[in-house]
Amino acid sequence: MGRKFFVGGNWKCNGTTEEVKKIVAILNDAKVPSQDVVDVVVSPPFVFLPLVQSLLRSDFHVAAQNCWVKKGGAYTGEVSAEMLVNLGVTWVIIGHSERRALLGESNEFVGDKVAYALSQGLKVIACVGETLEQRQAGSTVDVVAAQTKAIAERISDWTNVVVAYEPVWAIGTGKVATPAQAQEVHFELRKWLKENVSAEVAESTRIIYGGSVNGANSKELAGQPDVDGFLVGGASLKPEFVDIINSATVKSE
Ligand SMILES: O=C(CO)COP(=O)(O)O
Repeated sequence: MGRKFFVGGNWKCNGTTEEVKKIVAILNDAKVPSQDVVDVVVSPPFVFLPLVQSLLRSDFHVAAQNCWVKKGGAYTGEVSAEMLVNLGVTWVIIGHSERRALLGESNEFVGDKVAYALSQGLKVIACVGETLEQRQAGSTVDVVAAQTKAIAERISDWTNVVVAYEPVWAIGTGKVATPAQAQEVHFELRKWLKENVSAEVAESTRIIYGGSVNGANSKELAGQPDVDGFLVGGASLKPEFVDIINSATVKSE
């Protein structure tokens, strides 16, 4: 069985109530392939989760952009996995490079978060990716392997995990990885999963690409055999997100 295409929209720390209503209205009107063909998940900031849940079409799903590493309690400013479950949120993005870089989230901390979120029943979009310096030093594969290893050491069931490969140098820069560059790292990640987890997990786990994906480049990227979808930042707040969702059809052409 093939891997179902996955398109996530990471809204990051953007939006007002009015803007959220506008983008949801666009999504609700969009003509896209059915849920059997593509998983669509949008990730608003925490404060807009209930609003988006109340307005968004039922074939699209909602993700939080982060959650706390363990059971809630005296952790001022944090939101726990249990709270997300209580709200009916099904997905969470964990280990985004902005959190790794700006908030100091280590590989181990990210791995612990992934494990805890899964244990509470959330599905996880786990982000990995190298910086420009790491790429230039030739350590891209080592970096993403170490990030993936810290997750693999802490979980046994990959059914509810999507891995997002997001090269830091491509995020928000307009500098997209070439289809060949994306394919190469996705292939290496899948190989790592095969050698270190299992052939089944390698074959079934979706590895999606993130970093300056837009309506003009998504089809070509989607054409790569190991690219199973996208995690979209800036363009997920625009009508072209619909075109990116529709690049799912490339897989069946
Ligand atoms: O970080 C990203 C998605 O999580 C990618 O952001 P951009 O699409 O804005 O480059």
